[in-house]
Amino acid sequence: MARIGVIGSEGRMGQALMAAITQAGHEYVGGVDKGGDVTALAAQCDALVDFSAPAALEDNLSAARTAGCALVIGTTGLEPAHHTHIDSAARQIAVLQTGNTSLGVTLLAHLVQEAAARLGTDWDIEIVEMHHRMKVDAPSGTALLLGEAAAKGRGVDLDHVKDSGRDGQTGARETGAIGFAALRGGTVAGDHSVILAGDEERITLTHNAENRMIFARGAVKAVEWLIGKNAGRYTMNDVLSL
Ligand SMILES: NC(=O)C1=CN([C@@H]2O[C@H](COP(=O)(O)OP(=O)(O)OC[C@H]3O[C@@H](n4cnc5c(N)ncnc54)[C@H](OP(=O)(O)O)[C@@H]3O)[C@@H](O)[C@H]2O)C=CC1
Ligand SMILES: O=C(O)C1=N[C@H](C(=O)O)C[C@H](O)C1
Repeated sequence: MARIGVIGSEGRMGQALMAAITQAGHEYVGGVDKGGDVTALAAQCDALVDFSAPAALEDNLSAARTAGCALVIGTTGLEPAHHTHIDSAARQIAVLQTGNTSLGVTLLAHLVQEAAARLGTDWDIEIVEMHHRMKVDAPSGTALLLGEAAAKGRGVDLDHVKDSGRDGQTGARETGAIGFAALRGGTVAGDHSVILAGDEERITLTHNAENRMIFARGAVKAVEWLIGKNAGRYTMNDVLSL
């Protein structure tokens, strides 16, 4: 049984996590939200799980470091500076960061990498996602994760080929671009499709999240895997041995 604390505990994911932690037989130590004392929470935990906001990340890393506890980061909308902070903390503690904790998306990313590696740049790659009306970041962390997987399969840097938010006189599509489109509405928990569009044929790889408990259960699996690991930065691929 692990002692687990949740950052962003009053939020949609925080509530799902509370249920998933207790269902899996672990101790839900407590939670913090904006203005809460994450250092005091970390001191009582084996692991913290962060589904809050990018602005909270530095404090969360610092609290986990001070307490020497493991940290799973599911918060999306992270900028390059956040990743630098994660890399730095991962020299002292075990940190797992991912845009999607579901096992299905983790496997999907693997399939996308494989497809992108085998099909040339005459197959255009487009990533379409839809989320609930309250989501604040775009493209989603998952769309970016899938884009990274496609770019890795092609042996290129996503930053060099990313084409996000087309509007107006865009000109023709660049060969090798990886395109993103984000839809928002209703209560959609998270739909992602990676479309590989060739000449006169198309492959679509899709994941539909029917309920955010899939992310919560995946995050608990990540915690179970992470506790006791050496300091370092890990992903869901490590959890699934992919
Ligand atoms: N990796 C994954 O698998 C998944 C990732 N996510 C990501 O998780 C994050 C949260 O999503 P969701 O639960 O839907 O969002 P919500 O807005 O429902 O919840 C966010 C929670 O975080 C709290 N919060 C905001 N700022 C801080 C802060 N500085 N310190 C501590 N807590 C803070 C909020 O508190 P308050 O209301 O007081 O501001 C709120 O309780 C998003 O980035 C989302 O994209 C979501 C699902 C799956
Ligand atoms: O905000 C959400 O809800 C979700 N966020 C993650 C993302 O940005 O990809 C994961 C999931 O799709 C739900």
